[in-house]
Amino acid sequence: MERIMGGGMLPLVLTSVGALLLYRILVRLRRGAPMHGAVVVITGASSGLGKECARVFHAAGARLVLCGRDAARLQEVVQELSGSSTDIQHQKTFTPNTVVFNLVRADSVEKAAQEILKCYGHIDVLINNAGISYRGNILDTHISVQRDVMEINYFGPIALTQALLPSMVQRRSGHIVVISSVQGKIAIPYRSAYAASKHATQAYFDCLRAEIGHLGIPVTVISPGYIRTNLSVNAVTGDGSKYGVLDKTTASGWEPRDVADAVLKAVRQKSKDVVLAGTVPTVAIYLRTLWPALFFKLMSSRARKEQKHKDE
Ligand SMILES: NC(=O)C1=CN([C@@H]2O[C@H](COP(=O)(O)OP(=O)(O)OC[C@H]3O[C@@H](n4cnc5c(N)ncnc54)[C@H](OP(=O)(O)O)[C@@H]3O)[C@@H](O)[C@H]2O)C=CC1
Ligand SMILES: CCCCCCCCCCCCCCCC(=O)OCC(=O)COP(=O)(O)O
Repeated sequence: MERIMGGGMLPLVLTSVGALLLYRILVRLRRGAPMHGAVVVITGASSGLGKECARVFHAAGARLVLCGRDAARLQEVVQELSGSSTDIQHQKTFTPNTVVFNLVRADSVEKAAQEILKCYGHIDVLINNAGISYRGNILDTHISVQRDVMEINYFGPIALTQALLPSMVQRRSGHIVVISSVQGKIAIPYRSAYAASKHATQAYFDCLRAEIGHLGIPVTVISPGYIRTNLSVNAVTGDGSKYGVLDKTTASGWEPRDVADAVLKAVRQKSKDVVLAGTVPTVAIYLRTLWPALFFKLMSSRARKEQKHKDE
C-alpha cells in the first residue's frame, strides 16, 4: 500500500511544483522587470503626464529623479509623493530627488546630466516626457517658432539622452523612453512645428534602438492620443505667444493616470513602440502608409473645415 502511495504521489507533487514554478515565471514575464529600487529620471515632472508618471513609478518603488524648469513646482510634487511614501503595497518607497533645468539650453542640459548622475551614480530608466505643443498655420508662423518647438521637443531630449547614454553603455544596462505622440506617426493640419518635432523624435529613437539594442539598452517610443493635461493651454502660436485655450479634444482626452500606467507597463515589458490611441487615430496611422492618397485628401478636407470654422 505504502509503495503504491509513494509511487503515485511523488510525480503528482513534482508536477504540481513544476506547474506552480512555471506559472510564477509566466506571471513575472507578463508583469516584466521589477521597478523597486530602479533609478528613474522623468523630465517635465511638474505637471500633466510627467507628474502622473512620477506618481506611478514612485508607487512601484522606483528611486526618482524629477526634472523640470520650476524648482518650487517640482518640490510640490516631492511633498505630495513624500506624504504617500510609507509602504505602498507593502514595499518601501523613496523620497524623489529633483534637478532643475531648461531643455532648450545645451549648456544647462549637459550640467543637468551630471547632476542627475550624481543622485545615485547611475540611471536605470530615462523618460523623456517634457514637451510643448503648437497651434498655427505655416504661412503665419515665424521660423523662430518652428525652431523653438524643435529645440524643446527634439534637440533638448536628444541632448539629454546623449549626455546620459555613455554611463548606460559603460554599465551595459539602462532603458531610454520617449513620449512622442500620434502626431509622430501622422501629421495633421495646423500642427506643423509639433508634428515635425514628434516625427523627428520617432526617427531618432528608432535609429538609437537599432544602434544600442545589442548593448542591452532598450528604447521605447510611446505615442499617445489626446490626454487631459494643460498641453493645449501651454501651446505656442505662430507669433510666439501662448495659445492659452483648453481644447475640447484635450479636455476629453485620456486620463493622465491611465497613460502613466501604460508607460509603466511598457517600461516593465521593454516594449519598443507603443501607440496609445482609439480606433480613429489608429486607423489613420495605417491609412497614411497603406492608402496615402486618401489620407492626404482627408487631411486637406480637415484643414479647409478648420479654416472655415476660424473664419466664421
Ligand atoms: N496632452 C496630450 O494630449 C498629449 C501629450 N503628449 C506628450 O506628452 C508630453 C507631456 O505633455 P503634457 O503632460 O500633456 O503637457 P504639460 O504641458 O502638462 O507638460 C509639459 C511638461 O513639459 C515641461 N517643459 C516644457 N518646456 C520645457 C523646457 N523648455 N524645458 C524643460 N521642461 C519643459 C513643462 O514644464 P514646466 O512645468 O516648467 O512648464 C511640463 O512639465 C509631451 O511630450 C507631449 O507632447 C503626447 C500626446 C498627447
Ligand atoms: C474609422 C475610420 C477612420 C478613418 C480615418 C480618418 C482620418 C482621421 C484623422 C484622425 C486624426 C487624429 C489626430 C489625433 C491627434 C492626436 O491624438 O494627437 C495627440 C497630441 O499630441 C495632441 O496634441 P495637440 O497639441 O494637437 O492637442
